[in-house]
Amino acid sequence: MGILQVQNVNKSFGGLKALNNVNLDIEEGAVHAIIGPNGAGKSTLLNCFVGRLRPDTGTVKFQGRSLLGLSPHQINQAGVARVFQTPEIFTDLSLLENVTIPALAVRDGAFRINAWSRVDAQADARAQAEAMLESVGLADKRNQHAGNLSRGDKRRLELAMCLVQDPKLVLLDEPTAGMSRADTNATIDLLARMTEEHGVTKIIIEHDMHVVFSLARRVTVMAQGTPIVEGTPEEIRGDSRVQEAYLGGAHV
Ligand SMILES: Nc1ncnc2c1ncn2[C@@H]1O[C@H](COP(=O)(O)OP(=O)(O)OP(=O)(O)O)[C@@H](O)[C@H]1O
Repeated sequence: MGILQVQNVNKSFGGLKALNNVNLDIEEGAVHAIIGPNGAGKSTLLNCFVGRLRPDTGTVKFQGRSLLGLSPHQINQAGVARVFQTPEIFTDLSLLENVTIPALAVRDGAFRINAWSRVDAQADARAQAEAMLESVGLADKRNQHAGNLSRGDKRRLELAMCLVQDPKLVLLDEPTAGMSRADTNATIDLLARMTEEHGVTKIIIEHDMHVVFSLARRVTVMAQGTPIVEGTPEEIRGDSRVQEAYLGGAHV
């Protein structure tokens, strides 16, 4: 049984069927990419995993427990963390403060800014945050304001904020969107290292095939709200249905 099981999920927006009978089983420890042309339903599916959207029908189970009806916070608390397309960081705070807050909040049972009042009293959360900043290569910038970071570094910071919560499943929504090639490659290296060191299950939504083929061991291709092919990167690379889905778009 996979760590995340999606069965017969449907979601419509008015007359538009954004998800059409989606079935998916994510193996524990996997790095699983979900790819597909624009509008295929990838973000909608991810939003159903984190409680931002509720499927019209079907089930989403994490470690055998239904996520439907849980709030985004409860899902986060259960061990599912999401790294957003646009980093969600506290721009006025230092990097160390940014990572200390989720380290504290995950134990307090709430991701709340008022956790901040206890920061000084929580030396171990700070130590955890220091170690995580070291791990993502930002230790030397720990006292800088997060708002001044480059895009690539903001991403690293958000990853650190995510991983310090010790999640069991990380959802990465286009982790390299808008990055330079150098930053993209640095992020690939970082994610690959995170997989080795933390072994946490990852689902990556990504348009950049270089990123997909560098990281994912398993790929699901979606088109028009439905997974059309699933396999190893090598298997999907040569699949004619995938080429067809991308007709006029990216080449796989
Ligand atoms: N809140 C919404 N209201 C109405 N339609 C929506 C909403 N969210 C998504 N859609 C539509 O649902 C379909 C699937 O969108 P979704 O964003 O999930 O695709 P995607 O595969 O993530 O695309 P992209 O790669 O461009 O981000 C699209 O046709 C989109 O316009």
